[in-house]
Amino acid sequence: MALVHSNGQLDAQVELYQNAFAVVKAMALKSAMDLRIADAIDHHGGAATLAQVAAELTLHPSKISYLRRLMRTLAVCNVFTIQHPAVGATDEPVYMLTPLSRLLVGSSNLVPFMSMLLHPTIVTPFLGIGQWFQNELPPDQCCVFKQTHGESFWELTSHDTAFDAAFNDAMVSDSNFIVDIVIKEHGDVFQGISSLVDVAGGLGGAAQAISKAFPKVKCIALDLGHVVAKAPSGTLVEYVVGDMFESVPPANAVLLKWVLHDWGHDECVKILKNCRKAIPSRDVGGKVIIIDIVVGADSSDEKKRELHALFDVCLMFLSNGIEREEHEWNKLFLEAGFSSYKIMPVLAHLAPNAIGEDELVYMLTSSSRLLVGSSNNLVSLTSLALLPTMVTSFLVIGKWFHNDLELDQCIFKHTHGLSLWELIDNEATLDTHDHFNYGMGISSLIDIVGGLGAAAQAISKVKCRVLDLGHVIGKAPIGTDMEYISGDMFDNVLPTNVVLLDEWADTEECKKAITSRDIGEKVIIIDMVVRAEPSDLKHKELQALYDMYIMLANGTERDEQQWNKVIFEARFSDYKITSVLGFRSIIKVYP
Ligand SMILES: C[S@@+](CC[C@H](N)C(=O)[O-])C[C@H]1O[C@@H](n2cnc3c(N)ncnc32)[C@H](O)[C@@H]1O
Repeated sequence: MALVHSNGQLDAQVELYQNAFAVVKAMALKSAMDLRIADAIDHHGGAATLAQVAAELTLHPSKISYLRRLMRTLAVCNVFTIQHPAVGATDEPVYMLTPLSRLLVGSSNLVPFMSMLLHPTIVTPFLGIGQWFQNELPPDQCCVFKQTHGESFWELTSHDTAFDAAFNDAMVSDSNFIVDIVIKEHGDVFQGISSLVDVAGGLGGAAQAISKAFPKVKCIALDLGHVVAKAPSGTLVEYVVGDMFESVPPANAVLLKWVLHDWGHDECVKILKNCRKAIPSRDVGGKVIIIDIVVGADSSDEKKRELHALFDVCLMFLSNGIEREEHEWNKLFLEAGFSSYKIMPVLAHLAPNAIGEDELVYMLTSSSRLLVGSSNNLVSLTSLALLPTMVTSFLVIGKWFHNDLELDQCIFKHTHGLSLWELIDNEATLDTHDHFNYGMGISSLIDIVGGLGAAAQAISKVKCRVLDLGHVIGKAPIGTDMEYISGDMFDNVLPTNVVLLDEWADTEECKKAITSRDIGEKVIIIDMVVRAEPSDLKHKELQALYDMYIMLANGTERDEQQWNKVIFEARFSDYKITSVLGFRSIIKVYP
């Protein structure tokens, strides 16, 4: 019974970590785009060895082993696939493009759009969400983006030329991709139109694609002055400076692609009213074409459901925008004076969902249950993965790969000028310090509920000493049976029967602390043993993501071969691995 309970908890913990490490997944993708790994593989005909990728990327040779680890993470996340050589063959593994990474190569690739989603200006506001929720919403309904940057998204794009260029290019890449599909699958929507105005059309990516496919349609792109000033010349599209809240130039049809989701209800009604004034009646072909998300559409597709929710929350934090369900769209259209509408399932299928918010009941899942309770909850440990100090390090990985490792050591030091341990030791960074130490302490939950109840009881009867650096021991709780010793594991580990090594630790000095297997002396390591092909995909993903995370501080997750090397080099005689802790294992090491 106890085992069933703990297995459930360990599975829930894997799921919890997977959610926290979604940020690592996103940052691995960002690194692949910054380094242009997909292009490097594409140049080799869609399949390349690590050496070929590295040569193509002109990485510093000291970073090659890190590239291998990044590639493993990307393969687990389905960005690339790895083709391993046949057993016994001496060939190198080959990395290949997947349907996903094929979208990152070629002339109309999605790199500008994906890079915008992971741009530091977009990512950093997410780190302040908790604080934003606690404060009163200011009268100007300032969103998290404005709280972080001191100005709204559109205010920032109006003067930050580099960010504005990145944003406009991102929108063009999305338009090239999706409007092409709209034209192929629903081209009839543009039939019979003689003129079209792409309202808030940016650099006119959509208008250009439409005018190419339908040369008889006169296409106009309307946007703010600073955007139109950068519009390309020599196209069939006419660019017009204007404000959609004031007026929209007359045309047969109006296109609103990914515009209305940026605005609240009243603003959308205003924009739609101006669009309505710009078009003729329905009898002569007047219409507004909206390309946007309908939340709840195809709710049986879990991936789309998740993506709709993520887009909505992203807009909420970035621009006070909203992704709408069909009934919300309906309300907008009626208030703006339109007579009817039709939804075409290009990006999502229609599935009306009219449940009011107050009827929904939110419940804990097995993984969120690990975040509640006064003791032994995993909040600190999970927060550790998402600490701003960690996330900001990920934002510079692309650049780090090109430098000499000797010069800036690990990614963390490259970003913060201090190693993780030096930063934790720094009194000024209490947040990191507390999360780290409290989070590490709480990992003992696993020992207690992990089917090892008897062992945990035994531990409480055993004389236990804790060795750590002075600044950590300085914060140790008082009134426990534990003896806390300040020391450096690289200098000396005190003689004892059993040494318990949790994550982040090393084995060197431990051998000296214990001497004889006959009297039960051993080192117990609680850590990850990376398995080449774990049967469970979730474990496989988590192992790779954890390895990438720990790479920030120059750590590494080891497979059994690497553990074997460390253990025998420290002159232990034997070891035994027991995989009982979800994604982690117990390794008993004997003198
Ligand atoms: C999310 S982008 C969409 C661009 C384009 N429709 C697309 O999908 O590629 C929103 C656009 O709205 C424009 N915009 C913001 N406020 C505007 C206004 N008051 N009048 C006209 N355009 C505006 C921005 O400059 C930006 O180009």
